[in-house]
Amino acid sequence: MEPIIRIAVQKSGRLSEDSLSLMKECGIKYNNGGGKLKATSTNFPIEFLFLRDDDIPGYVADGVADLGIVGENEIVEKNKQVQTIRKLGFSKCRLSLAIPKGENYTDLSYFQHKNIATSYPRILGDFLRENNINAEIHEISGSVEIAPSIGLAEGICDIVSSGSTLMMNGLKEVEKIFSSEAVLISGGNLPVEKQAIVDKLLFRINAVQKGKSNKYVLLNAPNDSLDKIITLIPGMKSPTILPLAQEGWSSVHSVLSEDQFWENIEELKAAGAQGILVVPIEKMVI
Ligand SMILES: Nc1ncnc2c1ncn2[C@@H]1O[C@H](COP(=O)(O)OP(=O)(O)OP(=O)(O)O)[C@@H](O)[C@H]1O
Ligand SMILES: O=P(O)(O)OC[C@H]1O[C@H](OP(=O)(O)OP(=O)(O)O)[C@H](O)[C@@H]1O
Ligand SMILES: [Mg+2]
Repeated sequence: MEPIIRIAVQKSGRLSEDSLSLMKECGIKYNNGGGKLKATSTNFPIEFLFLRDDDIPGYVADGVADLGIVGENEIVEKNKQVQTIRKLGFSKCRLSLAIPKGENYTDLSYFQHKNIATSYPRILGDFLRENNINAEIHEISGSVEIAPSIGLAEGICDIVSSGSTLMMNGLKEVEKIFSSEAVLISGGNLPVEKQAIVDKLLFRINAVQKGKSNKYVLLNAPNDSLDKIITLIPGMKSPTILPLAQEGWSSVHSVLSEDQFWENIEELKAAGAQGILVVPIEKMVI
């Protein structure tokens, strides 16, 4: 039987769409009709398991799945033996302490002997212990932001991204205790044939991630400013320079990170660059 790897992804929620988009960008196709909880790729040796995100670290640690895509918050909370093999840059959020907005907050001692509702008792418990705060942790599995308004707890510890859920529930963020993003995890110690498939997948993920963080830049420049422009957009090896139909002008093509582009834009213009186009890159292999 041909070797195949299994990857656990969230069935539906904040991680699902970006996890599956990443697979698609890696050229991996699959059919998932009828809400099936398992799907096999039609063009890559990988099987998808669609699960609750809470269960993903455990499935990977136990070897039921070879890989998983999950938030760092769940890995630390579940305390399973898994390795993070790639940060994926999506589902960025933080775990924060929040209290009713009318309350006067000074420092962490506010939480001394208070009740705090959370779905993350381990991360919160560790944080409170490290800071010598003796508080009561009230574990609930969702809709944590409701807790203070119904008298279940005086504060909460939950995921915050834009802060709008806190605001809508009359709460304010007072301490950030953990930062998280989606990561690719493995249980380690894979047989060589499976590791070879994982390496192939990682190669594709690298190409996708590099493509996303870089841009293809095209501009027109007078020939006497080319030396300066080449130093500003040196590219992977060196820029491509093509003559324009108009005498004394060239088209310069190069690759650079988006940050670098914004930093150098004024200097490029000052050096005489015109008609600057910035184009997304789908994949990039160095
Ligand atoms: N508002 C947000 N913005 C960005 N990332 C988030 C946000 N909320 C959650 N996340 C991240 O996405 C993960 C999944 O969040 P989601 O709300 O879908 O979890 P869930 O309701 O526990 O899902 P499941 O039904 O799979 O258990 C979280 O563990 C966290 O890492
Ligand atoms: O700061 P914000 O941008 O408002 O995001 C934070 C909210 O997002 C998550 O819930 P989600 O909307 O995924 O719903 P859930 O409770 O069903 O997980 C999280 O549990 C917070 O409630
Ligand atoms: Mg969950």
